[in-house]
Amino acid sequence: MTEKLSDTARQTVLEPLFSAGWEMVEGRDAIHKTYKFGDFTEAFAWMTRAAMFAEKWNHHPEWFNVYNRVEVTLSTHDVDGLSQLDVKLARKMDSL
Ligand SMILES: C[C@H](O)[C@H](O)[C@H]1CNC2=NC(N)=NC(=O)C2=N1
Repeated sequence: MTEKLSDTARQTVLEPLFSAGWEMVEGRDAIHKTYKFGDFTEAFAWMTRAAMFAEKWNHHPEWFNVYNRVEVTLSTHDVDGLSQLDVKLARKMDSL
């Protein structure tokens, strides 16, 4: 499952994520999104839920939190780029 996303896969799976606020990171095969919550408690509760899936799937986000804001970057370090695991985690994060 962990292989770099093909060009054709990118065309189908990335577009919905871009529509949902994800964007490519400049100079890197990775995606980024900023989440805003009501306050720190909400932000951290969301991070806790996301962390459970990250751990279950052994696929971990690069993220940064200040108060109600969470900056998330997803990439698959093992393949040095985007894989289906990043898509899966991005979709899950959006649904939590
Ligand atoms: C050893 C361990 O299974 C690997 O380092 C896992 C852990 N979490 C990971 N997370 C991410 N985002 N990319 C990886 O390649 C990755 N690999």
